[in-house]
Amino acid sequence: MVPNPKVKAAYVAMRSLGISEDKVKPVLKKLLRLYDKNWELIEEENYRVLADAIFEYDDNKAADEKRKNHNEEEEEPIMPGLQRPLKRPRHRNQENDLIASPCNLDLRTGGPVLIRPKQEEEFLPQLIPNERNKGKVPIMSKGLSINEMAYQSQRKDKGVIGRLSNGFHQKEITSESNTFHFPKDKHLVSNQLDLIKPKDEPFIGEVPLEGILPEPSSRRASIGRMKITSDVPASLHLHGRNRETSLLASQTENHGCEPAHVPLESFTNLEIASSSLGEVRLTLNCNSNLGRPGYHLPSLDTVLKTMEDKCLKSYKILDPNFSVMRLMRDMCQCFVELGNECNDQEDKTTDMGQKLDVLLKPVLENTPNGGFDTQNLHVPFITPDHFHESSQGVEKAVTKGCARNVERTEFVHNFSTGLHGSISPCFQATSYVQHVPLKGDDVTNGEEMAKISWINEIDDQVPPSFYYTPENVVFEGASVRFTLSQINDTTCCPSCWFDCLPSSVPCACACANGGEFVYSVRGLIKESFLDECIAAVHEPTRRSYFYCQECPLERLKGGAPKACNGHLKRKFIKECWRKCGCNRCCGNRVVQRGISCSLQVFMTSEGKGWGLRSLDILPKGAFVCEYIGEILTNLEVHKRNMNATEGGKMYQVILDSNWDTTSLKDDEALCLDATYYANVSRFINHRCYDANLIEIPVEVESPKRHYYHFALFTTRAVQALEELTWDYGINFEGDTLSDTFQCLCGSKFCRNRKTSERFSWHRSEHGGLKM
Ligand SMILES: C[S@@+](CC[C@H](N)C(=O)[O-])C[C@H]1O[C@@H](n2cnc3c(N)ncnc32)[C@H](O)[C@@H]1O
Repeated sequence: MVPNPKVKAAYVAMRSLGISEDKVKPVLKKLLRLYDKNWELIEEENYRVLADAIFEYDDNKAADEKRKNHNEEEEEPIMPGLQRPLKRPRHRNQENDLIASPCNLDLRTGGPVLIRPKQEEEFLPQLIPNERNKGKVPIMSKGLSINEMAYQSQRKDKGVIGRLSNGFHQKEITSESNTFHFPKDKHLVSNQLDLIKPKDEPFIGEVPLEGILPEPSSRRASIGRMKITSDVPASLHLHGRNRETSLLASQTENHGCEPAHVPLESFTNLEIASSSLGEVRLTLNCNSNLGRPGYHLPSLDTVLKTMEDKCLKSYKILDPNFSVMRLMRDMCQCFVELGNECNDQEDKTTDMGQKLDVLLKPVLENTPNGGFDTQNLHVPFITPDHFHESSQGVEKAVTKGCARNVERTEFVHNFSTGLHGSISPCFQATSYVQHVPLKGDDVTNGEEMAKISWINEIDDQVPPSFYYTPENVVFEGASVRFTLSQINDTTCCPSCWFDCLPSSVPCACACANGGEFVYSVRGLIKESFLDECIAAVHEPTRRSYFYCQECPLERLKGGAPKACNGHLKRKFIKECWRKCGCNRCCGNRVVQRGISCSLQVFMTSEGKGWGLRSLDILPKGAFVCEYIGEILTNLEVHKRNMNATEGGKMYQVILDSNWDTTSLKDDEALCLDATYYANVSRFINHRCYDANLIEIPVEVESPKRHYYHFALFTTRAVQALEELTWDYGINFEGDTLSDTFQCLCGSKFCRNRKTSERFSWHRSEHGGLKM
C-alpha cells in the first residue's frame, strides 16, 4: 500500500525533532480519530499538536510508572516505548500539565479532546493559577541600564490646544528630537553575554516594592520594602548551569554589606546583560519571600526549565535547543544592535517606544490583581523624560501604568439591586505615553466597526502615531463617575420599549430635549434644532455666554483674579441610555452607536497637514464622529501646557458648554486632550465660520453636564471627498494664537486675515464673531 503522503510528512516533521516513526504512529492514529481525520488541525504550526501529544503521552507514561512503583502495583503500559526525544528534560507539574495541555488527550482511552489548541489561553488562568505569567516579567529595577545609559529623550511632538471661551486656545509646541543613543561603536556589541558587576548606584531612597508590582490590598501589608542604596555592592557572579549566558545576581536587601556569596536559590535580583559593559541589562527582581509565609524562591534552574517548558507549550517553540536565557540575552543584543544601526532620528523614537512596551507590558500583565483581560490591555508607553529622571521615576511611571489599568473595570456590580450600580465610563489614562506607531492601513487599528483608511497623494509622510481609542479615557483627578442612581425617572424613560421615536407621547428623554426628539427617523438632527445651534455660534450675543464668578481657567493663570471671558452656551442633546426602557436601536441613540459613515484620513494640499474627509455624500445633520481623547482636569491641561515646548499641533478642547455654575470645582472643569489618546477626530482641521461640521454637546450617561460627549454633525450636505472641517472658535486676535496659528482654511470668512476680501470683521465683546 502506498503510504499516505500526509502521514509521511508528519513522520518527517517529527523526525526533525528526534522522534522516531514508531513513537509517532500510535499517537498520530489516535489524533486522527479524535480530530475526525482533520489533518489541518494536526498540521497546524508545524505539527505542534502532534508533538505535544507525543510528549504528553510520554509524561503520562512516566507518571503512570511513578504511580505504579509507588503503589507497587502491576500495570501494563498501554502504549509502551515512547521516550522523550528532546534534548531538554521537561519537569512539570503533572496534573496541571495534563489539563492545560493544548491537546489534552487521554491517549490511553482515546478520550475526548478537552481543550482544543486554540482555546489554550482561555483555560490557562484557572488551571494553572499563579503560573501563567511567571517568568515573563522583566521588572524595571533601579539597575535597568536603559534608564541610565540609553534613554534620554524629550517628549516628542506633543501638541496642545486649549479651547477659548468658544473654541480652541492653544499653545503650540515643537517636536523635539529624541536623544536616545546606544553606543555607536560596533565593537561594543559582543556576541556573548559577559558577567557584569553593577556600578554603584546613587541613593534614591526607599522604593516600595508594591509600587512595582501592585498587590491586592490584603497582601500589601505583608510585602516588604526594597531599599536600593548607593552601596549595593553585594553582587554575585553566578554561572548558572554552565550556560553560555552569564548571570549576575545581587542581593538588594543586603545594603551596604560586602559582597557575599549566597546560594543561587536566594537570588533577589537577576540581571542579564548584553556584554560585560552592561550597555543593556534586563533585570528581574523578586522579593525573597513574596510576602507569603512559607514561600521559598525556586532555584534559577527550576524557573528556567519551567519557562522553557512553557515556551514549548504556550508559545509553540519547538526548537529543542531553545533557551530562555538566550532569548533574554538576544533581546539585550537587539537593543544594542538596533541602536547602532538606527541612524534616522525618527526611527529611534518610534523603535524605543516599542522596546519599552516590550519591557513594560509584562509588568502590567503580571499584576497580581489578576482578572484583567490582559489580551486586550493596551499599555501606555512611559515617556522618555520619565525614564531619565531617575530610576525611582521609572518605577513611579510603571506604577502609573498599572494604576490606569486598575481603573479599567467598567462596571461595579451592585449586589443588593442586581444592577450595575456604579459605572466608571472608561479607564484611567496616563499623560506620560508615547505615540503608538500606526500599524497597517487602518488608522483605527481595528478599534472602530469600520476601517478608516488613509491616503497621502502629496508627499511620503505616514499618519502620526497615537493611541486610537473609540471612547474617552479618564485621566486621574477628573471627576467623571456615573452611577445609575444619579438618573431618576424624570431623566430617563424606563417605560419606553424598543424605539422611543415613533411614540406619540413624548417620553422623559424627549422632554429633556425640549418636548420632541432632536433626531429624525433617518438618524439626522432635525433642521430646526441644527439651525439654532449654528446660529448660536454664528450670531452670539452677550446672553449667549456663561460668565463664571470665578472662572476655572482664569484661576489657573494665577495672579490677580481676572473676569471670565465667557463660555458659549450650547444646546444639549439628551440621548436615551441604560436606565431607559428602549434598546440600542432606539432612534434617540445616535452618538453612542459610534461612527457609521465612511471616512478617510488624507494629506491636505494646502499645508494644514492631515485632514479628514468623507468617502460618501453626507446629508445635513448627519453625525460624523465624536471628539475623543483623554478627559483631563484643566489643572492637568495647564500642567501639560506648561511643560510643552512651542511649535506642535493643537489637540485640546475645553468642555465648557455648561459652565453656568458659580461653584464649578477644579476636578469638574474638564477638557478633552487628543494628543495621545484619540479617535479619528484628531485629524479634523479648522475652518473659519463656514465649516461643514458643528460641535453639539450630547448628554448620554449622566445628567451632570460638566462632562458630556463632544459630537460633530454636518451643518449642510457634504460632497464625497470634501474635507470635513470644524470651526475651532479660535480668537485670532488673542495673544496666544496670532503668531503661531497661520490659518490656511481658505474660507472667504477667514478670521485670520486682517481684512477680509468682502467683509469687515470685528470681534464681539465676548470673543465671538459678528459680521
Ligand atoms: C486637531 S489637529 C488637525 C489635524 C492636523 N492637521 C494633523 O496633521 O494632525 C490641529 C492642527 O492642525 C493644523 N491645522 C488645522 N486647521 C488648520 C488651518 N485651518 N490652517 C492651518 N493649520 C491648520 C494646525 O497645526 C493645528 O494645530
